[in-house]
Amino acid sequence: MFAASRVFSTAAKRSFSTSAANLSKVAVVGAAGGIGQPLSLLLKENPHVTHLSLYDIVNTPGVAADLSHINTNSKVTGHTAENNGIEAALKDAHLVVIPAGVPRKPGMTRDDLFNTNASIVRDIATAAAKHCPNAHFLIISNPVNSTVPIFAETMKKAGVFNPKRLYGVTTLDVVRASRFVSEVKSLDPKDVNVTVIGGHSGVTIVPLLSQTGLEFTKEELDALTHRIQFGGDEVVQAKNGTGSATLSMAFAGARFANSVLEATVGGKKNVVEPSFVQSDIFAAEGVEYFSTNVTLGPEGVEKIHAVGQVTDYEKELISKAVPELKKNIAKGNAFAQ
Ligand SMILES: NC(=O)c1ccc[n+]([C@@H]2O[C@H](COP(=O)([O-])OP(=O)(O)OC[C@H]3O[C@@H](n4cnc5c(N)ncnc54)[C@H](O)[C@@H]3O)[C@@H](O)[C@H]2O)c1
Ligand SMILES: O=C(O)C[C@H](O)C(=O)O
Repeated sequence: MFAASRVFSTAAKRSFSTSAANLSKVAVVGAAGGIGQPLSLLLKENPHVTHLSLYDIVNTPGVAADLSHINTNSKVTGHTAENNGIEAALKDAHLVVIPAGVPRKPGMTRDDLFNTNASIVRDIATAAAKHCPNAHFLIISNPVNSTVPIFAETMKKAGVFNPKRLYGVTTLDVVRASRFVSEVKSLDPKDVNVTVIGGHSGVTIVPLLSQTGLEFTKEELDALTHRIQFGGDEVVQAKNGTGSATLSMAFAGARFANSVLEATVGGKKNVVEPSFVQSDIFAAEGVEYFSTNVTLGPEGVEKIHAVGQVTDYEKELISKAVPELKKNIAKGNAFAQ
């Protein structure tokens, strides 16, 4: 009996220390917000996370105390701007998720958030360049088409930009696309994968419905394309001035963070997710960042997938997305200079 329990405890210890070696510190910046709280909850359940580090300019101690009672293996710490809390929050982070900044109200575009969120993202990038330059950075703050270039330019100025580790989070667009198509076709969403390329706002969101292998009428194509491009507005309208998507975004953000963790510390191969990353795909048109599926590996972005075969309908959508993206990216770059 005694011997058996010793064997059990050694085996348990061994398997604990093996997985412990793979675990990592994950920081959430904007952790007390509408996205930050449910996202942090989902990350508290992630077995790859050893230390969940929560940073916000307000209310983080309460959120951290609350989450710290959940009996999963990670430690939780909460940090505010007081005493330069961002340093402790970011130091040695393996992955940093950033949902900091203001959300839309009805009638606003994501670009209308630029004036407030651009400086928030720039300041977070400045701190990140100093305290955790080698981390993987997941940018949720809108307008993503501009905040990713701002983050990149700020890291470049500090001499620490790694394009393989900067990701604009566009996962919500594929999550929505899968759900909306499955509703129209009466399918289980888990069997419906929709490739969405471009950026994360209005016409820059380009669903490639032809690549699903499903047949659509012209009416279905028009309606689905519009719904996928403007799905965010449905939530903004329904929330009626109190914010934008938070719960579905937390779900999407946790999925993307988990994919990066699985590829970078979990040893999983062939992890594919869409992301808005530095990309050559439309570089000839002056578009430096573009979202397509990417394969994630131990160092971050390992391979950027080609757009693949597209229909004339989709070519037309891409032709509208590219100039808008170019403008959004240039605006972000100019701000960071
Ligand atoms: N990428 C996407 O698909 C996607 C989806 C939904 C929302 N968003 C964007 O995410 C952002 C956050 O949305 P939300 O609904 O959580 O907003 P929210 O207002 O509920 O929360 C934002 C949090 O950021 C914090 N914050 C502000 N300045 C900060 C700073 N300098 N450092 C740290 N934290 C700071 C605030 O205190 C707040 O707690 C918005 O810009 C929104 O448009 C993006
Ligand atoms: O619509 C918004 O402003 C938030 C987010 O970008 C979304 O797609 O839901």
